[in-house]
Amino acid sequence: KRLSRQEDVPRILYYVQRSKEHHWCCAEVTFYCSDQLLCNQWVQALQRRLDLQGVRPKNLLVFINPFGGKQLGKHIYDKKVAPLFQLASITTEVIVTEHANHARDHLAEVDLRIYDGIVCVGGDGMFSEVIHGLICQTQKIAGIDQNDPNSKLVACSLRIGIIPAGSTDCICYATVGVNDPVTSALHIIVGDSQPMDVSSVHHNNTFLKYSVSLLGYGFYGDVLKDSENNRWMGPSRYDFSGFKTFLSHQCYEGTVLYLPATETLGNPRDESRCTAGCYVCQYSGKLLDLSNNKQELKHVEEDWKVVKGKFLAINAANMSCACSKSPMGLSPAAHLADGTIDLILVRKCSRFNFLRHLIRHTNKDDQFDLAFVEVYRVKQFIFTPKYSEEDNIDIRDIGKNLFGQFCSDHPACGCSQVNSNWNCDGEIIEHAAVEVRYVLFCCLELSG
Ligand SMILES: CCCCCCCCCCCCC/C=C/[C@@H](O)[C@H](COP(=O)(O)O)NC(C)=O
Ligand SMILES: Nc1ncnc2c1ncn2[C@@H]1O[C@H](COP(=O)(O)OP(=O)(O)O)[C@@H](O)[C@H]1O
Ligand SMILES: [Ca+2]
Repeated sequence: KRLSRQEDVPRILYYVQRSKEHHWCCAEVTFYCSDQLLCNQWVQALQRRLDLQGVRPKNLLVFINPFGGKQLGKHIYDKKVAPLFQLASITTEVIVTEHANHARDHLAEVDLRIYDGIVCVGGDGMFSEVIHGLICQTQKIAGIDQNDPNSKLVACSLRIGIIPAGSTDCICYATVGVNDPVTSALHIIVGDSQPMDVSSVHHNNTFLKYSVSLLGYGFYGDVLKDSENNRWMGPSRYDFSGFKTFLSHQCYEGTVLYLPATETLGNPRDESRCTAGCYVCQYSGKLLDLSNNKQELKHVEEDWKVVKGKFLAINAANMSCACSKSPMGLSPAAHLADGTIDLILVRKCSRFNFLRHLIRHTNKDDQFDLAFVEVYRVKQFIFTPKYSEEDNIDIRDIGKNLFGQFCSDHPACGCSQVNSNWNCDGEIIEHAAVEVRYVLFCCLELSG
């Protein structure tokens, strides 16, 4: 850079600059050159370099949920993201969703070959829609039956980027380290990628959903169910419903069967923190490739472990589930792409003890270092509620609140005879009995 002379042509070079705590921003430097030819040679040489990299997306399909979070998705995209995509010469097709499942259904059908990636502007629920659309189309083309829990799914070739504009934004936060639209847009532009574990949820050999972040029964299931009635509150609906659910102190009885992950490195209580290029994920990825290429490792009945009891919460974390409310996450040592799920069981305990557990999510204390909390790294688990779901439907007809009230007033019991539901990445699964397993590394995320 040198002082400009009047006849010099200014050329601006934009670049990514790291700023505090995982934030990225776009910075620029202006060059002046009096020799037009030389200047063009420089620009072309730089352009060729960038093209050679091949990882940068050129054409993206963007979905915006206008109702996610504080309903600012469209504004965030137009003001903060679209100008950066334009600077990076990325062309886009933008769809502002008109109803729930709009993005999922569009992705399940549309010809995806012209796109280099999908971008979703919204929260975890919106990301969930996008992966469902992508995975479903990929399996349909490959002729894979998703209802069969033993099916080997085919990985999707497209990457998905998230522009955080939701309520919790935990998938964005746990992968990028922060929920900032500009940082995510820049990760997308430079073509960063990060594989992610995806689990499938089945009920009676019927496919229900895929999960990427949290699958929670009991506390997080009840928080979600209640919060859906208060969507108008925006992100603070979770605080309100969290408080109500905490006070209701409902516990649920059932049996958890799980298959421990024995071949992978690490355990849920170690000090490792998964970041880009994580060696635990690389090691596990190689291992999973090997077991996929050879014959499937057969698990015998004795490998399965069983836990019966009364639970306040059953949480299955595919990743740390870090978010602004809990900067280390539900399971701080969980890995993004190690082929495992951290299964956290919070047994019935006093309100005071449960509060201690919850508060530890917000600070550096160990939330697992409590007698009523267990955590296992698993490949698969099955939950069966004590009360059959068919009976529950009758009970629901009578009135869940009435029965819940009756039961919690009963001194000897304290456990609800009505089942909870699963919170699957912020979407409700009505069935209580589920079979969950790691199924594939999904769609590399654009943000990394
Ligand atoms: C007394 C203090 C108690 C504070 C407890 C803090 C624990 C916070 C742990 C939050 C873990 C959230 C896991 C993320 C789940 C998201 O997928 C889901 C959906 O997110 P979305 O609304 O789509 O962005 N959000 C919720 C709250 O269920
Ligand atoms: N246009 C729309 N109208 C209503 N709901 C929508 C629309 N687009 C997406 N959704 C749904 O909104 C839900 C929440 O979206 P999300 O972006 O995760 O926001 P939040 O983080 O606030 O929950 C998802 O279940 C998604 O399917
Ligand atoms: Ca994992």
